[in-house]
Amino acid sequence: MTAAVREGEVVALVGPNGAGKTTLLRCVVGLDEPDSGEVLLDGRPLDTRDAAVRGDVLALLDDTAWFPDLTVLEHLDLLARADSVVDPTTVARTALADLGLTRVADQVPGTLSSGQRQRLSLAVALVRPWRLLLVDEPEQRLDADGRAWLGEWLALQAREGRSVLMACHSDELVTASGARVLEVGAG
Ligand SMILES: Nc1ncnc2c1ncn2[C@@H]1O[C@H](COP(=O)(O)OP(=O)(O)OP(=O)(O)O)[C@@H](O)[C@H]1O
Repeated sequence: MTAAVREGEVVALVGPNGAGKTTLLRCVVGLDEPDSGEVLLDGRPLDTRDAAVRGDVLALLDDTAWFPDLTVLEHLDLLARADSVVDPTTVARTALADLGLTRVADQVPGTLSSGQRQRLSLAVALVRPWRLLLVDEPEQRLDADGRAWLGEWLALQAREGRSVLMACHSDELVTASGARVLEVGAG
């Protein structure tokens, strides 16, 4: 099987539990080793040891690990600074506002609800530059407002020419984001 994610599209990996969606995403960024095949970015093997590749590809796959004593705002500010984003604090505050997290900006992640922690994970994609986003079931633990925001935001990323590859169990999100569906079989 050959699959491509083109510029300006959201691709949804869809299939039953255990079909291999997460494994496929992990193989793309080298967290797992495929038995066969290769992953190319712009025609070259994707290797996250290359700083340019790390600047292009953002993977939100595992539950993000947070520093226990840095606040929500400090985390996003730190990540923006690490990527030399101009005016990192404003970018971080804007991301928090977009994700409805302003109220908890000065809390540490351990005190957030699980849905708020999921929103914080997604906020990382608003403060770091990327061309290809890999994300595993981004809809999980989000409430209806969060899911609506996510669909619109993903569609906007595609319109702006960025690419997203996500595992997804939500037909609603597939439709809202305008994702192209790639079926991953259970066999
Ligand atoms: N480290 C591992 N060792 C052995 N088996 C594994 C390992 N990681 C994944 N698997 C198996 O590979 C299969 C694919 O798992 P994967 O998590 O990729 O599925 P998925 O499509 O993302 O499922 P879900 O919809 O439940 O998230 C499963 O049967 C899983 O148990």
